[in-house]
Amino acid sequence: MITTHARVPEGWGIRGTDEFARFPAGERHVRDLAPETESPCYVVVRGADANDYISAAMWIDLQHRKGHKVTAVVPYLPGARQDRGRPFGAAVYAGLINAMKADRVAAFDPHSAVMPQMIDNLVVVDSTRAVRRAVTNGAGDTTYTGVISPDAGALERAGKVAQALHVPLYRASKRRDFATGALSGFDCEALPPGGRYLVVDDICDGGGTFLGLAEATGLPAAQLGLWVSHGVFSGRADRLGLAFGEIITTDSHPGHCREDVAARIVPVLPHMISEILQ
Ligand SMILES: O=P(O)(O)OC[C@H]1O[C@H](OP(=O)(O)OP(=O)(O)O)[C@H](O)[C@@H]1O
Repeated sequence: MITTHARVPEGWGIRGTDEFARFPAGERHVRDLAPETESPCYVVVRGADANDYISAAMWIDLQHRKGHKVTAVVPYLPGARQDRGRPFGAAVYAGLINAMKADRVAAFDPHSAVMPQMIDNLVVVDSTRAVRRAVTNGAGDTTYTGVISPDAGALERAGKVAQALHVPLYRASKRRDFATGALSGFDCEALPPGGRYLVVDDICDGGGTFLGLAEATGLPAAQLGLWVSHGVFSGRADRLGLAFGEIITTDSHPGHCREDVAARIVPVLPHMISEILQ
């Protein structure tokens, strides 16, 4: 999924996707439909379709030949979860992103610090301010009384959110089957009764992590909310509504469009650009 943007004083001029075309056999090409492009300009690539990165690389090449600088906004870094083991998927996807030759790459809340180290000219925008904006009123108050980190990988991110909301952080950890690596359950710190808790993580894919964690807390949906920066929403994600009274995500990944997941969508682009420009 690709869109292009040129900065305009009042906000965003979105040029649409007509520029991105295919030859009949599927080969990607880019039409030069925007000779008036301003600089700096932006190309936004969402998701993990390698062909989209090829199209974006062609669009960037076109802008470079016109003398413009381009920021590639890649809100969801594909491969970021493959940050260990063999094959080293994070390195492969980082190579794809670097091949676009953008003057700057902007990413939103990457899974870990591993993949960002391999991307050239990267600016990382974290999710703390976006979560805070999504769950507080104008006075900065929230109805959540605590933040839950589902696993060790989410601890730093969830800790920053808890600090920003002025509520305590509660830790959970995943139990995995040693032989298969499959998720077998959760150990969760005791939660004071009667509270409302926001689970904070980077990605919801099939939803197993969050369904398992909700079950481990023993809390009804009315007392649980879920923030995930990237709503990939595959598999059983439609069942999340049974476990969480509120699901909030961003439009960083095409999965956010899934209609059977009743998620509140926070637009990520304006948020990222305002932070990049600060
Ligand atoms: O919706 P799901 O399919 O359950 O996947 C979501 C989980 O997967 C990722 O973590 P991962 O299990 O890769 O753990 P890590 O922090 O150990 O890398 C992510 O940070 C979520 O916690």
